[in-house]
Amino acid sequence: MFPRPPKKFVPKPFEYHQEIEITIDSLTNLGSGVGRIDGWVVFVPFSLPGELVKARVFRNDKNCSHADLVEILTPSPDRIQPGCPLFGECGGCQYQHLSYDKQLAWKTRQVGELMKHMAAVTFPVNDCLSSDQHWNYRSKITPHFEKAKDGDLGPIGFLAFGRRSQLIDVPQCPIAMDTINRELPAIREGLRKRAGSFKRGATVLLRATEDRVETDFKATATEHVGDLKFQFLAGDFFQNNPFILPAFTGYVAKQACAGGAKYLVDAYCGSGLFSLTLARHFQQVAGVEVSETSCEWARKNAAANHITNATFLTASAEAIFDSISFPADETAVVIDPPRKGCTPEFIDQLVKFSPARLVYVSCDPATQVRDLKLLNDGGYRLEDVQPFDLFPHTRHLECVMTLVKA
Ligand SMILES: C[S@@+](CC[C@H](N)C(=O)[O-])C[C@H]1O[C@@H](n2cnc3c(N)ncnc32)[C@H](O)[C@@H]1O
Repeated sequence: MFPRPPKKFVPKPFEYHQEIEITIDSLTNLGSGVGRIDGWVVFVPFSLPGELVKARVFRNDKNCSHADLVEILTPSPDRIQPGCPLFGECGGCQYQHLSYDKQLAWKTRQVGELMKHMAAVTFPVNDCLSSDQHWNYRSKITPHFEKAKDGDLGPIGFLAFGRRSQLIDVPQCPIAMDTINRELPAIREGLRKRAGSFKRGATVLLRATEDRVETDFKATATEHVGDLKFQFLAGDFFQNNPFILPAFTGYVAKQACAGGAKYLVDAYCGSGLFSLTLARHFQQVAGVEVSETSCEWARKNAAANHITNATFLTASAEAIFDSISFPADETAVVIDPPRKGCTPEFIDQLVKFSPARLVYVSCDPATQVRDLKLLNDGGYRLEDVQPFDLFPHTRHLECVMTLVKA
């Protein structure tokens, strides 16, 4: 007998809470295991490719079902003990049960599959490059809490796995830097003591800066990349894994310079990470960034690092090429937009300007591949695809695509 299903449950092809045995053959880009029964797709989070598992169905959609993992009948040889006691409950990390080498292999494969399925492009993807440090790498975490109930703040942590609003309590986070974990208990304790003073829930910032932790969104944070020093507002964007940044920026520099371009446009430049780490390879660099504070810091960072060939414009990247006087055939453009990718307007003006090379850096390969299609249509062809593991143990990856004018 199955329990009574929720009202909207569709009872086909499986009953509510029906237990099935299924062989997992792949991982989705959300990090869930996926298998098929008579061709019907079933998603089973926390299962791994190659495993035979028992799973309990809780939803049937139009062309797939979703099930909870009940038992691993045949484990994958790549399954390992997760490094965090909250694995499975916390929505933060999806791959802690998979050996690190295999995490990299799946990330590489996922980029290739996205290109094939979304853009009909078959192109060899270089092996995803690992982070020097796999644990304690994150320089920033932002736990949340809800408004106190009866003087009690409840969990201070991250979204629970599979939930849109429910939080779980996170006393320590093994992917956050040691400095952050050292300060976290006292910061949590301080919040609990002030529980009554919060009119609503909030997000807390813990940003490692040199050897301490900054919690004020408006304070200045510092990060070193190679021989350069970057400062920025603690609450503004900065790449969160400093251990991979020298290799990452070094690769972007190599790709941007490869065609002999003399000029660089850094679109979505933040506080100047690429502009300033690449400036020594170019005659002139122009960065554009919509955040006034980030752009202001990019200017100050150029001055503090004695870089005199970089200018920064506070503007939306959608209008950048009106103000660029570099010769297009000697210009490389680094593009590093937020997760949502570029707008069609940005790509239109980019294609019209017609720079020699594009180095497109993205933290969401799905929107990057969507944009790749438009860039292909605009006359650019892929030259290199290089994923970087900026976020070990999570489903997230950073991908750099180099394109040249065909
Ligand atoms: C992924 S971050 C990259 C920042 C920088 N390249 C780095 O690595 O530190 C994206 C940046 O784009 C900026 N941004 C978002 N929308 C923008 C737009 N329409 N025009 C220009 N910048 C934008 C954000 O403020 C953020 O700093």
